[in-house]
Amino acid sequence: MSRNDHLLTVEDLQKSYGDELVLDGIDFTMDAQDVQVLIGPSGSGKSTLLRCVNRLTEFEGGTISLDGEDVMAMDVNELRRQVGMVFQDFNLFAHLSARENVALGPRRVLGKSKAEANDRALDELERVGLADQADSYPAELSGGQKQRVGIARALAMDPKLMLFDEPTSALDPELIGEVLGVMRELADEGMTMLCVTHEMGFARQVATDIMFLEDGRLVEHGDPERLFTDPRHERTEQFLRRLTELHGGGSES
Ligand SMILES: Nc1ncnc2c1ncn2[C@@H]1O[C@H](COP(=O)(O)OP(=O)(O)OP(=O)(O)O)[C@@H](O)[C@H]1O
Repeated sequence: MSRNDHLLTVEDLQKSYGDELVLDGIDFTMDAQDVQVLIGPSGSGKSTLLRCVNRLTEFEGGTISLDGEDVMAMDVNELRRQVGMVFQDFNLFAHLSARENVALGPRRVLGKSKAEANDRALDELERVGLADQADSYPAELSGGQKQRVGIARALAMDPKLMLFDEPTSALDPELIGEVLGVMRELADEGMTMLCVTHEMGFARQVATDIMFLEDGRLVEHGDPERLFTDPRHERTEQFLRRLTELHGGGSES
């Protein structure tokens, strides 16, 4: 298969911070509608890998292509329009309402009129079940609601690919399910998603593929059932066992 057949192609990706090599020869592809879950110990390079895809972090070796186009050759704003990102700590503007937060991208980046951007924001807030909170400010929302606004904001740009960087790690346990529920709906709708998460129930039920990263290397990847029941590497098995003990291995919502 040529790289043009895949929505995302990562080839021999290398990234260092100073002398420290944090991504070492990462290769993988994603097709449209794939839900790829990235797991690995703290410091293994998961966030860095995500951030290379939309060039929040620059990398020095290898190539990343989106829909056959080298991301280094793309206008960075266009790249970030096509690749939505959801952050652990929401990154909402505190002085803007939920609707204004979501409308900002359509208005500023897509050049929509105020009314069009507003309508778009309301549609996306409805999609994440928050139409009734459109005029609330972040301080008036729960963590789960804030994260759903973060998801609506990314969706409002009509992305080809969504990156989720530990989207539930900052949430109280009782709020995690509502965010995972929205992510699951997006997956059901066919959204292509690359997710860093420790939620193994979500990974097991929703992922099409799980990648295990350790020390900047892709140790193994496979479909969830195979990886959970028959990991090829002892390190993967140990990691999954520990994670399942900590976060549970069953249903998350
Ligand atoms: N801006 C930075 N400057 C220098 N080193 C960094 C920077 N960001 C990350 N690192 C280092 O790169 C390595 C990979 O970090 P990264 O955050 O990608 O790992 P991670 O797997 O996402 O970890 P966690 O699960 O704790 O978020 C770590 O050793 C980290 O200390």
